[in-house]
Amino acid sequence: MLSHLGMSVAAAAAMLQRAWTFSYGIISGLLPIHVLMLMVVLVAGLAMLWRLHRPRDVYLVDYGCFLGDPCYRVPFAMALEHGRLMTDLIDEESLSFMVRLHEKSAIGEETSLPDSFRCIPPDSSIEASREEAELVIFSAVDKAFARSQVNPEDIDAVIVACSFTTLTPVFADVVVNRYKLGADVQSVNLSGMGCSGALIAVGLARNLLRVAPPGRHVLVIATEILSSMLYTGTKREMLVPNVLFRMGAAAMIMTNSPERARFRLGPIVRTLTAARDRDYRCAFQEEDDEGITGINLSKDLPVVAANALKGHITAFGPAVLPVSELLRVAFSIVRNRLFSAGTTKEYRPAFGEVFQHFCIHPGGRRVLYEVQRGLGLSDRDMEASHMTLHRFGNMASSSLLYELDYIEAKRWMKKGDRLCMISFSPGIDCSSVVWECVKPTADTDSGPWAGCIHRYPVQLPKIVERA
Ligand SMILES: CC(C)(COP(=O)(O)OP(=O)(O)OC[C@H]1O[C@@H](n2cnc3c(N)ncnc32)[C@H](O)[C@@H]1OP(=O)(O)O)[C@@H](O)C(=O)NCCC(=O)NCCSC(=O)CC(=O)O
Repeated sequence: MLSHLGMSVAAAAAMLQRAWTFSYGIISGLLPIHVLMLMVVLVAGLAMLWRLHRPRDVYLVDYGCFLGDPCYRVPFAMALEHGRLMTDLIDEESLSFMVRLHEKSAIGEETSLPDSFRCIPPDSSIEASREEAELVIFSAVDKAFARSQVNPEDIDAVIVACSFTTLTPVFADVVVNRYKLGADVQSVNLSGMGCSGALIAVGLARNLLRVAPPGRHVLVIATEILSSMLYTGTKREMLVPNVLFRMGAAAMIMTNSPERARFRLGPIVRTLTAARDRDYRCAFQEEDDEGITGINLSKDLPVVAANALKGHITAFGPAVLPVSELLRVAFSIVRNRLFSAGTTKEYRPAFGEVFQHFCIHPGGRRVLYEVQRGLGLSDRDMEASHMTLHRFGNMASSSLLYELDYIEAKRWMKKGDRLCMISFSPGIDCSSVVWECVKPTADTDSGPWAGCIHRYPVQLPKIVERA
């Protein structure tokens, strides 16, 4: 038995030695030029494999925003008169509370509301919601197609983010029907995702495009349909959305081919603090004591959102900050914990130096105020957010694209600039998306700011620190 094994080992060793002598003979016979050619072929093959298997870059070709005709405007005096005519629906105390809120909100005189709000009583029917959705969505999508020069037949997937109103067929299918998209189009409707809906949809589009063959397009639409959202009860926290939310929609065309693209998509980071009860309940859809449905926006939402943002930054920072800045943060944390028992202020990363532009969700003035403090941003960094809130109101997740258009209408966006979008929604969900400008726009005449950018920025009263 042992002798058999010994023979097998000896035979294998002999074969290996012969194979080695043979390959050594070939290798040693190669000229340097052959070795070089072999290496070139090897490297080219590896590069091709890497290109085939790496996730594709994703781009924004262009975007479009709904702009309400003057007939949709709600100047303050008109809203007040309208409220007074509905005494059986809105009592005097609630009305005067909303007037006080409006005065503090820094929302201007040109924001838009749907026609259904002009009826007495307001029309909250399905038909009214569908009419509003078709008005704002089709207008935004038409503009996105016109600006991007992409045709409806080029669209491979449609994603619609609309939080509080969902109809059947869903809005994504309404878009497929309107633009007669092919039967193989993928349609997705995101509801209940709040004001982060647009950025969550961008993340979903990225995931689809990364693995799709080149030249694919995803149409992303963000809106909030208000017709059925008017709260007619008396609970203060639930009256706040009546004052802040306005009509709007934005559409983006994303692709995985760089031709014609205007922005390259960078890191996307999403964090959710719904496990904390205070965060989970601070924006809550519910019925009041009389059974009237609305969204309860807790008074401490701005502070809760700012705290959630702190945690978010811990996840977002490493994805976007340079190593030098990360080292500074790490050093400050260690110094604080080890040497000063948490008494000194931790170093706040200089986000204003990493990004040239910011679009922060304009949830309300106080939300913006807390975010500015938390991130240490300048007034100029916050300008697009404040001015969007003033000119258009809180249009849920579509607001971010109005802010981008503000930056572009001001001609601030330059090739290579980095833009950071941050939004919040009930949960609390914090989402951040980074874009790098590939090609600044040549067209500043077709966006929502075209007719009024010369009047902005406007002066806003300072926000008073709460006790
Ligand atoms: C509403 C505001 C513009 C008001 O401005 P100020 O805070 O400067 O004014 P202020 O403190 O004097 O408040 C004015 C009056 O309103 C009352 N008040 C303020 N906020 C309240 C609230 N949430 N619930 C009940 N009352 C409230 C104050 O007590 C005061 O009452 P009195 O006059 O009796 O003393 C601001 O507070 C704000 O921006 N809040 C954040 C709004 C918010 O939650 N946005 C997120 C939307 S949800 C979103 O965007 C994301 C999503 O849906 O996904």
